[in-house]
Amino acid sequence: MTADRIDGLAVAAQIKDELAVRVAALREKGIVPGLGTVLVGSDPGSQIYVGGKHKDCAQVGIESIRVDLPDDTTQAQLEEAIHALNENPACTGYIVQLPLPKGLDENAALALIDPDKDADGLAPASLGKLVLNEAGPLPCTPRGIVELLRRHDVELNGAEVCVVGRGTTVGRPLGLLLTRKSENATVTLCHTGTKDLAAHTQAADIVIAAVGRTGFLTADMVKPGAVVVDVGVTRVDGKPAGDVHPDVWEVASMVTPNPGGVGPMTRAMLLSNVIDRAEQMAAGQA
Ligand SMILES: Nc1nc(=O)c2c([nH]1)NC[C@@H]1CN(c3ccc(C(=O)N[C@@H](CCC(=O)O)C(=O)O)cc3)C=[N+]21
Repeated sequence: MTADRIDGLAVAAQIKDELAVRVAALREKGIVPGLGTVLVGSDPGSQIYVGGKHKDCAQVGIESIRVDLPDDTTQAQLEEAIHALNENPACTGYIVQLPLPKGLDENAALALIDPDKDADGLAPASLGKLVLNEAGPLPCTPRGIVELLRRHDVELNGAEVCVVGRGTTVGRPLGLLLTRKSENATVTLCHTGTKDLAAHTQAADIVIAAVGRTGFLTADMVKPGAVVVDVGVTRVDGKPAGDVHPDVWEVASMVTPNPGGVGPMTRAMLLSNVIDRAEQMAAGQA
């Protein structure tokens, strides 16, 4: 038996259609959402992701402002670019593409983002709101995973979820999201210090692999019938590959492919965050 494929590309396309309607309504009120990106350096993966984000913007009617800085950018130059976007009225939300090249201080950069323009939900004020259960922009990958599972009627209430990976962009905020009352899952957050990883993944109804090691999650680590979400991306011979070993498809009930699963959802949620914020501005809550 082979698992059902959770089609992230199809869901993301559907979400983008919904968002395009909301952007048109905003434009009618004279509000034009604009997404800024700050990309430092020439990492090929990051170039692809940022390029994709601008294509998405064009599809739904969001203006985009692209700031590309060279590999040898200093912290002061990066901070200047961030201040410029904070001050730019055409930019209603923006991201600083991570990881930054060695030598640049990511947390210092994220702390300078105007919290009202944080499209990634990764600025300290936004992560603080998530911990405090206050409304705010949510980190795009965790939000995309929850949305993808919801739209496939995967029960989260009471589910045993094993998240592998404790990174700041995925694993750690995902644990916070899934344990809110509205999701109500029980989360086990595993990491490199976990003693018996397989014991945790085998006990889970939903396994979420956010590690970044090709084929890391093998079939023997998954309970028959479990739902498996493949987040980590590595490149093998230039092609994107995921954390989930292909044999897992013979054991699980549903799997998100990678590529074609969580990645497109991450991009769709970035657009959502920008539009959510623009609608709040339109409603006069800004
Ligand atoms: N500040 C910041 N925000 C991010 O959201 C962010 C980031 N930094 N740094 C890097 C990660 C990674 N990420 C991806 C987005 C889309 C795909 C995506 O669309 N992938 C396609 C395949 C595209 C390809 O060919 O690689 C897919 O999965 O189908 C993947 C990965 C966002 N990230």
